[in-house]
Amino acid sequence: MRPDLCLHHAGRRYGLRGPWVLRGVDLTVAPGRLVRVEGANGSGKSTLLRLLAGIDSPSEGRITGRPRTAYVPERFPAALPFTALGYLTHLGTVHGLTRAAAARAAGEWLERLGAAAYAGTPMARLSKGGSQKVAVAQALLGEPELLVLDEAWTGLDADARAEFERAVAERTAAGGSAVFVDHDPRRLAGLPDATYAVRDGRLAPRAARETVPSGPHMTVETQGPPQGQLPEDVRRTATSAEETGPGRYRLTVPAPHSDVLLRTLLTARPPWHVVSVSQPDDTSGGLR
Ligand SMILES: Nc1ncnc2c1ncn2[C@@H]1O[C@H](COP(=O)(O)OP(=O)(O)OP(=O)(O)O)[C@@H](O)[C@H]1O
Repeated sequence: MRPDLCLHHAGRRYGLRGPWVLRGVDLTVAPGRLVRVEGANGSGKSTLLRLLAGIDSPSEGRITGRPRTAYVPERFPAALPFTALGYLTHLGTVHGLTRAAAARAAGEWLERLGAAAYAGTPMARLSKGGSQKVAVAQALLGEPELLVLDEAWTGLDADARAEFERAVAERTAAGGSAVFVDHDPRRLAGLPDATYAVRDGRLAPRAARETVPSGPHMTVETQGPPQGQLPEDVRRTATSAEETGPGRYRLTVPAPHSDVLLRTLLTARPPWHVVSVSQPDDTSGGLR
């Protein structure tokens, strides 16, 4: 079992006498957890994420349990002497895939993110949105144990934003963890296991009522096998799970993540039966 990633009383300042940006930060990120970090401009969110990603070290305190990590910053260095597909294929081989498997995985991620049309375009000629799709693909390609996402949705079109949200939900459902910062409060709404705010150099958990999900939700009625336990990944993705009868549950899930939840139910062993899928204001209650 992979250990938790832990910050122990971590602090960071830039320069020997610089002001402390972070001080006394204790944080545990367990496998499968999705963590949101909030805070005002300049409060130290990116500093915290760079420590978590392992690309910067604390000035005091320590970090234990380093997982295999992928990091997506808001701005990706685009001036690399590769095509998008060539760059991703190269990274796939760095992650241990054969060249053929890396090229296939790279092509699949570019397709999912709506970037297949510029797979052969040199990175330096990609738009901001195009290079951000490559940044997202490079992070997801290696199926990392930890995703660190610093305003990583910036510059993506609506379809790619939604697909990226789905991919993050899939990763956490599969036991990976993710820590993200995003200016949009609807980002991954309803999914974070915890939300923290950086303020005055400290990290404070946000009260549960402050993290109540917004946006449309779906209701999924599901029936499990005899004596079946609701799969842990389903509990994690659902906002609520109400047992309405023996082995029967009514699940609420943010609409953008309903397909991840359905896939998890249907691919569970043994599979769960999906009785109905509806939106709370949908009176038909039928499957669509
Ligand atoms: N490499 C650096 N050298 C010196 N100071 C830095 C460095 N990186 C960040 N800082 C300073 O640390 C403080 C926190 O910056 P950080 O980028 O972590 O905040 P943030 O919350 O992510 O900000 P924003 O929301 O504006 O991106 C700021 O005062 C910033 O100027």
